[in-house]
Amino acid sequence: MSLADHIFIDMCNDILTNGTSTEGEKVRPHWPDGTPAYTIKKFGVVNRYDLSKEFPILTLRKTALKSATDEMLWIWQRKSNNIHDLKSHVWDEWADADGSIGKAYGYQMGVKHQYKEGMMDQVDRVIYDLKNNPFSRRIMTNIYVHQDLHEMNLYPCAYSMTFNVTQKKGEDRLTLNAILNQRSQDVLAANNWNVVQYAVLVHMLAQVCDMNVGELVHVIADAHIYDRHVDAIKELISREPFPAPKFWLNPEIKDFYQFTPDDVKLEGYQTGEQIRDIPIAI
Ligand SMILES: Nc1nc(=O)c2c([nH]1)NC[C@@H]1CN(c3ccc(C(=O)N[C@@H](CCC(=O)O)C(=O)O)cc3)CN21
Ligand SMILES: O=c1ccn([C@H]2C[C@H](O)[C@@H](COP(=O)(O)O)O2)c(=O)[nH]1
Repeated sequence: MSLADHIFIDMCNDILTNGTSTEGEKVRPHWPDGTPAYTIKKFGVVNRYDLSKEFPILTLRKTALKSATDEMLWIWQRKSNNIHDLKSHVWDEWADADGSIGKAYGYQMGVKHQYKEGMMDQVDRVIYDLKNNPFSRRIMTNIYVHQDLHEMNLYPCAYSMTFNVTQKKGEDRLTLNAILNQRSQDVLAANNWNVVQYAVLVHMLAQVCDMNVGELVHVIADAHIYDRHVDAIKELISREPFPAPKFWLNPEIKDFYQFTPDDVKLEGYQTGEQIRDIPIAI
């Protein structure tokens, strides 16, 4: 079984067994019919994925690698906040009449800041430091910008990446690790979607900075299973997982801004049946 399946099954069992229910609490999200969307939640879940061993994609059901990569590139590379620049429709409910999700995600990544070396946005700052100052402990992004929260249609969930480079004994190349900080996680709809996105990002940054991939540590403050997802989760984690597929990233690309979703592929991706029409809490 793949390591990602193992971690996912353990996390779901932990939430279902040891989590607390939000039923009766004053909750913001609701189902499209207006009913409050309650959850079973666990505070402070930490999952570690060793990207040098396996690509952390679920085999229990298919995760849409190309759509997930496209959304990550929408934020980190195209730095857009408009759904017209995104191939999937996962953000449609949060966009205004012009397609904007407000000053969230890609908008924040595109904001230039003054540094000693000049004006840069957060993505270029990360790439600059990984290339020029890889052992710095200050390589991180943060898109949870309080002054702009009132202009975001949904507050950022996966809001910060901290990059950390290690020099392993006997290896010429440096190793790139990262921590993804997430304040809120819809386990069925988006846990593996988010893990895959940031695993792809670490692979891409490592390649353009001539490094090996190391660990991705996913820190989740509120890991929850929505009430209408509980049965689907129970069925999903009772399935028999498959071995992890092999991840391929186009080795020709050496500039982060040249990657497209066609530059990522999986070999031997065997999965369980897809769960169709997962309801999404709004
Ligand atoms: N309640 C909630 N859960 C979320 O996961 C979520 C939000 N809201 N709000 C904004 C974004 C949108 N995200 C989403 C929404 C839907 C899917 C989803 O339905 N994924 C499909 C595949 C979609 C495709 O193939 O393009 C899936 O089967 O997982 C994924 C991420 C994550 N976010
Ligand atoms: O990348 C994402 C974006 C959103 N989510 C989920 C997490 C929550 O279920 C909702 C957001 O609701 P809040 O009340 O703002 O926490 O969206 C996700 O898992 N991953």
